Amino acid sequence: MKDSRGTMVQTKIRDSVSPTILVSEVIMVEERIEIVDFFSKFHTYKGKRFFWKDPSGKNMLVGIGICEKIECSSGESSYSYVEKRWKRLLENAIVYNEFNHIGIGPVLLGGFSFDPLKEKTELWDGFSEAHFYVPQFMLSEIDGNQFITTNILIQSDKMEYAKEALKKQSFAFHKSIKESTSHTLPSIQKVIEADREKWKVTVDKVISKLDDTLKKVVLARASKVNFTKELVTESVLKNLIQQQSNGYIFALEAHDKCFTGASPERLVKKEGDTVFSTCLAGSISRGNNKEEDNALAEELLTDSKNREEHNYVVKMIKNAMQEVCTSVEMPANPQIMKMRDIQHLYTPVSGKVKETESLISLIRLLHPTPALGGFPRDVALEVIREVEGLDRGLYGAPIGWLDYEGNGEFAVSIRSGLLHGNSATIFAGCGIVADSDPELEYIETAIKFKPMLTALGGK
Ligand SMILES: C=C(O[C@@H]1C=C(C(=O)O)C=C[C@H]1O)C(=O)O
Ligand SMILES: [Mg+2]
Repeated sequence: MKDSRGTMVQTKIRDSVSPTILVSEVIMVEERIEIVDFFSKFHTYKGKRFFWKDPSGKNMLVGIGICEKIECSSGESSYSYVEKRWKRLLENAIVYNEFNHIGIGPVLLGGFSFDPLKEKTELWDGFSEAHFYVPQFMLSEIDGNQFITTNILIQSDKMEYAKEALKKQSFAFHKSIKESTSHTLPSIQKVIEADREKWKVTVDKVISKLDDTLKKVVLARASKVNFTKELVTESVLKNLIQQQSNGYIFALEAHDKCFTGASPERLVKKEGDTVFSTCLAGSISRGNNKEEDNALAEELLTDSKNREEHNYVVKMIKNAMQEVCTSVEMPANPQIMKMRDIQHLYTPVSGKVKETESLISLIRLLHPTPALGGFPRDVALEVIREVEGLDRGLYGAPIGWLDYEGNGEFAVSIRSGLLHGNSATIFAGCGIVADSDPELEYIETAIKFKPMLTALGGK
């Protein structure tokens, strides 16, 4: 692979399973494009769109169409499979990119499932354990600059037509821009929640399993929201962006479904050799006014049950980061992260990572943290598999992007839901520790439904 930065240099084409080569071209956008509008204009590509906005708004990506899929359905090996396929695709790739930014050129978009070993239901049909692709077109807004990347696959013996093929594809892409129609959300017909008492019995069951070894298990539940008409991704996306301005806003479409949400939680970000992660666990509601809100934050900071939930996450992430970094920085005590509907205990982590690590190897190392799995990880996952009775699919799992130079970011896909036809399945979980009270955990998950429920037009 060669980043041409203006001049094209083709590396030796190795024996490869695929006789095709990825060719990618980046151009700068002169006239500013409204990012969600761009997503909406490609409604004919429904099922093949991706949206990403980080909390700072400095990195936004919209992927349209599928140039090359990297999908894997065989559980545990999915990380190495994606890594291997991505490396192979890039080995011979030709990239015309004269700009020095992350998130442009060939970028892999998608996510992993929460637990490849959990039994599947039809809920997530259409999504793979590792569900990734290189888009045909991508709009990137990085630090206020906008770029369009066009990606094509071309046969190795037809390389002289590469530029022409790029032009053709770019033309087709401009032709398929449709007027973005204004979509209003359909009305909610019904919200179907899992039985409250039954769920609380499961919480009790989990508590009874906690002991000297097993300290924390994260238990989730789902609600189904039925609508009078079909849901359109962009209308939900617009609400999420407006209402959850400091969240990771994501949408990953597959066939007639869309997994979307507004997460407060970073799993890992990598820029060069600098990596960032987040310990996020421990929750309390927002107050009705500033004083009440601050009093609640103070209560959260000093509450032993929430501090315990949080500390398992800190312990695990700190250990993991120390394993792969030459230096790790994190404050000694948690801070407060305020989202629209909830506040959390939050400890940011950063470090300088060893050269041997890739973003995918870091994801594999960190996921699931005790914020979504439990502590220790493997025992907690076994308990979740046994008692939860929920197909988490991509919920609570890594979702994000990875560019051809190894930079990228993955969030933990919480505060999310799966849109499908006239309904949405929304997810929320909470950390169960020995001091947990089932009723309070139920209320906590109800608060965590709010971001999606509000974006869906509910309360
Ligand atoms: C599991 C979720 O959230 C996680 C659990 C938290 C908790 O129990 O306090 C807080 C933040 C998240 O790490 C969710 O929102 O679904
Ligand atoms: Mg909690």
